[in-house]
Amino acid sequence: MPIVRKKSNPKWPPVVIREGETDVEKRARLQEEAEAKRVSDQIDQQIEQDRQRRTKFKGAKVLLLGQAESGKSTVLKNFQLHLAPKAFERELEAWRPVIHLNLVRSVNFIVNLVLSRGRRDSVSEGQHRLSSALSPEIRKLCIGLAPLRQVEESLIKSLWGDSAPRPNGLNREGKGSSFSPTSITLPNGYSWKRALGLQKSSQESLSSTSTRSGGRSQDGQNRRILAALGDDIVALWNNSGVQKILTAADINLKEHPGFFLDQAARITQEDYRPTPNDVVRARVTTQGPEEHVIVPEINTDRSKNWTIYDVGGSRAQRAAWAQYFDDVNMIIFMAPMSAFNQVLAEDETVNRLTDSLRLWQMLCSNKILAGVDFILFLNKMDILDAKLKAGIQFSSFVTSYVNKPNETKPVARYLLDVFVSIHQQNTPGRRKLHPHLTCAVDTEATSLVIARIHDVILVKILQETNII
Ligand SMILES: Nc1nc2c(ncn2[C@@H]2O[C@H](COP(=O)(O)OP(=O)(O)OP(=O)(O)O)[C@@H](O)[C@H]2O)c(=O)[nH]1
Ligand SMILES: [Mg+2]
Repeated sequence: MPIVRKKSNPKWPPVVIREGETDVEKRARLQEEAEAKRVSDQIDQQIEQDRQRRTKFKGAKVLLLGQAESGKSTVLKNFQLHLAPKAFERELEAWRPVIHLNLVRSVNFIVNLVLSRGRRDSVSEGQHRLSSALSPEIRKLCIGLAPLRQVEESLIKSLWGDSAPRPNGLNREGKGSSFSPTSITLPNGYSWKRALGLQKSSQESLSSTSTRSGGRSQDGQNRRILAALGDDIVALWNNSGVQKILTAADINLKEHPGFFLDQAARITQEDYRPTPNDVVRARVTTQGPEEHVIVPEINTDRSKNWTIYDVGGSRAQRAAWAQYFDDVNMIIFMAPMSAFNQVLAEDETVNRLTDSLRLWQMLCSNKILAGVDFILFLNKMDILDAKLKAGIQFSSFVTSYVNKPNETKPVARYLLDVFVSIHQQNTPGRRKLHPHLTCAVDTEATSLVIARIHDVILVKILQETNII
């Protein structure tokens, strides 16, 4: 059948006139065309709905980067607390053994240090008995606190389950500022929460139930021992002789992650329940990348799931970072300002601030990240402040800092300028940088920062999905 297109009609699709078409044929054709249009419209509608749904449910994806102990997991906890406070509240209990382990490790560390110093002094002074080198009070405290070794082993076992390894560097005598006496390593992906029966796993077996109930009675016993030894722990920490030994060994436990000795009286109570503040201060080394999906509890139009990737920051873990580079809206880079006088735990020849700056430069110049916005957290402002106030000279470690006061504000300003200029000089395209001076254990202040980056990230997502 010949088809003639009516050229004068500007409409699309053009009206088609079929010569010799009967009325019946025409009706059938029009019906077919109407059906084809209906199907086509339906498909268009479906495509549009899918696009809208994708846009609607596409939440923020954030990657946390930075060296070990820079505060990545702490910021993750702040996000959880800010976006989903009820879920965070439900998990507080899971952190109790972790906080207890942080505390017990500090105590065992001190006891070991004190005993080893006492032994060394008694040998150097030609004495044959440890008792003569240590005061009777310290000796009594150390002997009384001996059961905490078993509590430490038991807590590790309860967190790791039956596969508990022999703890690494247990009770090692610490030297310098790169060693962390309180630090603990747990199985990847928060599976320790499941081991404690606080998170349900689809693979949970009956045998694990018996382990957990055994674990619960062990937990009760640990809590009773801690409650019984609470006063001795406080007395050990407040003992001036102990403090002298720590100072002589150049160890400032307050600056170490997972420090809870100043809260020992409260934390050793048998009915102790962790507060959100305790949880952000707890220290667990992240083993390999973890994906955390946060479902915001504030029921607004803006509430979408947030996916936060938390990675391990030590050198051995950094190769795993790149797999997330092309799948995130934002990178939060953590640089601890207090690290200026510290060295890396994994390489004591490298200053931690130098390591942070190198990492930052590498990320800024990475072409795959050219389109990813950066949020910079110059973190641990409180520890920087304490160090400078204690008289540690920033300029002794950062020689380019000349003729400026050894005070927190100017030092932080200086570091901010250095990081911003590295970003400017190394960024391949036009990337936005949002810097913040932070203290990630201050949940209120961090909540304000998160509220600000919340908006920045949402605008970024909307731009990426061409909504604005
Ligand atoms: N005082 C103080 N402590 C902080 C601050 N930020 C983090 N911390 C503590 O530093 C310790 C280490 O923080 P994490 O968040 O575990 O460090 P991370 O970057 O995740 O470390 P890795 O998992 O080893 O890569 C924790 O005990 C935190 O409570 C801060 O601003 N001030
Ligand atoms: Mg971590």
